[in-house]
Amino acid sequence: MSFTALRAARDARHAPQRRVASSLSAGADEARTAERPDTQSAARSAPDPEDAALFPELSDTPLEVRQTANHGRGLYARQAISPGTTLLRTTPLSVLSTSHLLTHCSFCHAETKVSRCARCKALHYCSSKCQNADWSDHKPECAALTRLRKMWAATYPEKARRGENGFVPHEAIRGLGRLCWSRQRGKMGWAQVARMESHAGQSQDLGLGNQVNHLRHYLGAAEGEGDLLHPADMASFGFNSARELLDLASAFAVNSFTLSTPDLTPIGVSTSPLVALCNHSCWPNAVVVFPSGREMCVVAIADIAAGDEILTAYIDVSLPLAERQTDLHARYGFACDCSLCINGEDWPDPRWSVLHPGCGGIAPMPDLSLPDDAEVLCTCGQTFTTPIPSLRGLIEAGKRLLAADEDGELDRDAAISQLSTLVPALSARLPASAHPLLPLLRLYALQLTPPSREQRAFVIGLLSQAAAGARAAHPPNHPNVGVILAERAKIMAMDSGEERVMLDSAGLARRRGELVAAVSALREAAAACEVGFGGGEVAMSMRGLAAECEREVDMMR
Ligand SMILES: C[S@@+](CC[C@H](N)C(=O)[O-])C[C@H]1O[C@@H](n2cnc3c(N)ncnc32)[C@H](O)[C@@H]1O
Repeated sequence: MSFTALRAARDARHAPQRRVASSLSAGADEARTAERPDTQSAARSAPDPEDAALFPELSDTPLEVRQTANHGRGLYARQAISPGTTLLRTTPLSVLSTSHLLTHCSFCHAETKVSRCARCKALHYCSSKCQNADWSDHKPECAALTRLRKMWAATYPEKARRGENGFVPHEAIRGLGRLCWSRQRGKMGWAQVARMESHAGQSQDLGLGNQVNHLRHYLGAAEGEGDLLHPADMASFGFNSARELLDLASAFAVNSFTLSTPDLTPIGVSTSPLVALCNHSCWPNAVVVFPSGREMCVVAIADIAAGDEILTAYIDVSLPLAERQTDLHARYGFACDCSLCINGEDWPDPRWSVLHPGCGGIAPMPDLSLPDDAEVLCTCGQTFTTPIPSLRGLIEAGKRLLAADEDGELDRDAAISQLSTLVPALSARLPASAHPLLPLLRLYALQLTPPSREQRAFVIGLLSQAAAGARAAHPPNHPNVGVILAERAKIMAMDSGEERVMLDSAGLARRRGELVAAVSALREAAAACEVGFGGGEVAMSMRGLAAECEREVDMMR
């Protein structure tokens, strides 16, 4: 799980120890040394019959649950598995983030023309078929949202008239609400949910306490209450105390995933007790993706031997060590000891290193808190000077821009103007794989998309640089690389807007050359996505576009 972007959950601060949620049970990169992703196969124990009974769906897969040496339960391969194999498929409980509720169908998650639910005016659907399919899950939620909307509209009549949705609770609260209502209806396999790991009680966590109060308010609204859900009513959900809700909120944060589109755009949050059995590595052998919409899949991205543990990444693995550790500790309460993390920061980690302009090699990032320039040692054996204060300023400015983008606060024109100086300046100092240059390259390209004829080559160049950087910062076959290759290939295939009949023979030859290059880029992207996603929509659309471009080339003969 990249497990990204649950702001409320990310804000939650957990202590480093773990415990199992007993109270819920009431109810190659070139520079890298490791050759294969982490496996931890030596640590496994025998399969647990109780867990096997809890997850009967595993019997149709090459996987089984075992206790790990020190990471709780984990999923293990029962046979050898090759990259691109889909190990698990499941339809999880998913909710869209509030900013995507107006643009995406709340059932199939497609970004398309949608109509709002006439009652709550919060959720939108692309068809009555999707709305009907979602109704049993939406019904209690609809009652809660309708009540919250009316209360909100009484205070903010102007905003309500403008159709704003400020009354809609955060996606984590809506996800928890759906879990509770589904338990109330006896629909959910609660035994699986009850076994999900919780970290509640390990620290004075105000974030979790606030979440529980929001949840009680939300559940209460569906019952027609204007205030917190009364303790007596909590029993109808199977909860005997607010503490049990706290455990559930923690378990949801620890065991949820970023819901993403088939091209990895984050759009919400999902939870699946089955997929959540996977433990974490920053150098994973599998990924969690949504290749075709609602279905969540775990896909192998490496050769996995029988007996190996299936490890996915809970965070963005292209982040430098310190940021990965901070994210993992804040959200999941553990210090990662995977092969990438134990390498430390001394080796020239492509995610956090400086570029040697002399030879194109890299050196470990110097301490950016130093007041003056520093000498660093390149992989080529030479030392060179890095201008610390100016590099620090550039990196900080880049991170601020990325944070503004994540918060949806980016002004496109201002961003393009800033990126036009920041990206070249950082490119002169950092390899494309380094943070924050890698995400900035992509951000810059996306801000310029669709590019004008004049910008086309420049944007293709940015994405080529980003693809090379992403390859160095991710394990082989990672879908992030496939998605960047797909973005680049689509621009290469884009119609130049020129009328073919108007082109002279040199123009025709140039257009033909562009299309031939596009076909090979589309094929490369399709192959990368077929492995990284185990198939899916992006791979299919790349194949389709490649066929179209080939037909156009044929017509130009
Ligand atoms: C989604 S659960 C994974 C399944 C969990 N092991 C179980 O028994 O249910 C996430 C939790 O597992 C533990 N965990 C996962 N990967 C780990 C790792 N690499 N190192 C230490 N703990 C890990 C942490 O406690 C984390 O909060």
